Amino acid sequence: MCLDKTGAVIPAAGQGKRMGGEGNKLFLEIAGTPVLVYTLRVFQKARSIAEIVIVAARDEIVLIEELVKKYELDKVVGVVEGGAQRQQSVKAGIQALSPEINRVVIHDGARPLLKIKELDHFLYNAQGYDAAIMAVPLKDTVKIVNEENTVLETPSREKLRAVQTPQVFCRSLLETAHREAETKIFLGTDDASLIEWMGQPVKVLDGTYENIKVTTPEDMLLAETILRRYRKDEMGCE
Ligand SMILES: Nc1ccn([C@@H]2O[C@H](COP(=O)(O)OP(=O)(O)OP(=O)(O)O)[C@@H](O)[C@H]2O)c(=O)n1
Ligand SMILES: C[C@](O)(CO)[C@H](O)COP(=O)(O)O
Repeated sequence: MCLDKTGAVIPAAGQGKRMGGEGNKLFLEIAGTPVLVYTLRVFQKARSIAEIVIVAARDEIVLIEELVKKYELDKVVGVVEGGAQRQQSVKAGIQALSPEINRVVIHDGARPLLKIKELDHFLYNAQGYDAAIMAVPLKDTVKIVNEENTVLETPSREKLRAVQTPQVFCRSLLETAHREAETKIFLGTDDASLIEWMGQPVKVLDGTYENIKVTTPEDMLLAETILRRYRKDEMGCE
């Protein structure tokens, strides 16, 4: 079990291609506030978070630093340059955390709907594990297909989960996994997959269906609806 001085890494260096617009989807606004700021505010207000590192595209570092100042996000200790892949961005973020941080929680900048109490509850329940992630049961049936889009297999839905962030790890284990993955050129779509690749256990804890990743245009509609229901106090008069 990991000691508990938890730092957050918020990867925000993507290009938002699936959103279909111009540029980084994290700067899209809901009621006048950027998506990224809704995400950062959760970690700013969560009692269990000691500091925050944001990972940004090189040409967006100053812009994000200005947002940090404007919204008084004083837990942010750095905005660092990311890489071409999310995994590289996360690795850069980990390296920027203070030395005394020994537990790292990674959360997509594109997931603005996590609630403070959900984050604190998750981190409390994760204290018994070196690696833990949020996930939800599937609502749809999933099938494995071949190159011709013909079904090969329908795995049992009971054994499948839709994985989210936050994902929390003992820092030493996470740093080893990222170092090994970089050396051996292993690329995963989430950080937990690096831990699994190292043969270490990853605990799945309950997420929520509201904790969506803003990825395609309709996600912005859902995000605004959910924010208006749960975080109206943060939204302007729009
Ligand atoms: N090289 C990358 C790619 C992604 N991310 C971040 O990782 C999170 C999840 O990534 P995703 O939803 O895929 O964002 P994008 O990569 O921007 O989306 P797309 O794949 O549609 O371009 C986002 O907060 C994104 O900013 C990152 O920091 N560095
Ligand atoms: C980390 C993640 O959010 C877990 O579901 C997801 O893998 C990120 O994928 P993306 O393609 O980088 O958005």
